[in-house]
Amino acid sequence: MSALEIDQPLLSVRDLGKRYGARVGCEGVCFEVYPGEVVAIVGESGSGKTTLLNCISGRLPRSAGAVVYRMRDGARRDIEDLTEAERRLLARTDWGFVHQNPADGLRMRVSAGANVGERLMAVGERHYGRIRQTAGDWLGKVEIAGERIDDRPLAFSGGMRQRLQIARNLVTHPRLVFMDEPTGGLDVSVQARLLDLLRGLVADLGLAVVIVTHDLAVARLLSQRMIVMKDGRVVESGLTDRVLDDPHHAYTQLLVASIPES
Ligand SMILES: Nc1ncnc2c1ncn2[C@@H]1O[C@H](COP(=O)(O)OP(=O)(O)OP(=O)(O)O)[C@@H](O)[C@H]1O
Repeated sequence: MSALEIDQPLLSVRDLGKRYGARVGCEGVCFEVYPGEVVAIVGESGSGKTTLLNCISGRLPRSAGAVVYRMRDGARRDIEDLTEAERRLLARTDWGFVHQNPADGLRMRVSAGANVGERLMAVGERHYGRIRQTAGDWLGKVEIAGERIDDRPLAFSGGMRQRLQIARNLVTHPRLVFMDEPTGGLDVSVQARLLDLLRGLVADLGLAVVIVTHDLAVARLLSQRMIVMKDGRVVESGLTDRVLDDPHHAYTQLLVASIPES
């Protein structure tokens, strides 16, 4: 990556708003995501995290504002100005989306290897042997034994399914990955291992990530920057360590104070 590329935001979110009828989902949200950085969106239930994530990833039409993505060729495009075909291609190649529930991001009735291989085919790989080899390598990276390559995710545990979903998303080396509570719904020991794995992969691949979580410990471990939301608005943002160690806003102070002592 050239110095110029690192200096330029990958995603710019300006005055983003989403209304559901009269109800505010989110309002006036502004932030940028730079190449290779992890930004966590935190806040309690109903604060607008998922609405924001879905709007910036083009999964939900917004009501106001702009979301501009810097394409590989350097062009800046508002994601709502992309054609359907361009958006689909972006979602399969440049972007990843890791859902809280792995079943939403996997094809449960095809093999683990095919779940990963399918993404490679979407970017033009046609050589069966290479696809299988790369899929096998990726299963290894996410700590799924190679002998499970022909098993369907239906036969996997929750933690294995989530690791498979991560492999499926990362195999094409996306530049930007959206994650919605990727460790939610897993038990604590499984969560800790998955977080370690995610942290390693994100650093190795130099990925930019926007991660939604209500768990400040997850934000602390994975992110460099943090955005705190309340009632659909950003109340505080900054470097994760600063926000967590010296929260300025009363709501952030409350959130930080509510982390159980370990
Ligand atoms: N499909 C919808 N129709 C109407 N209102 C919605 C819809 N989805 C979300 N909302 C409202 O928008 C606001 C923000 O919800 P959102 O799901 O984005 O919050 P969240 O922080 O992700 O919560 P959680 O952590 O519980 O998922 C809430 O008031 C919610 O009731």
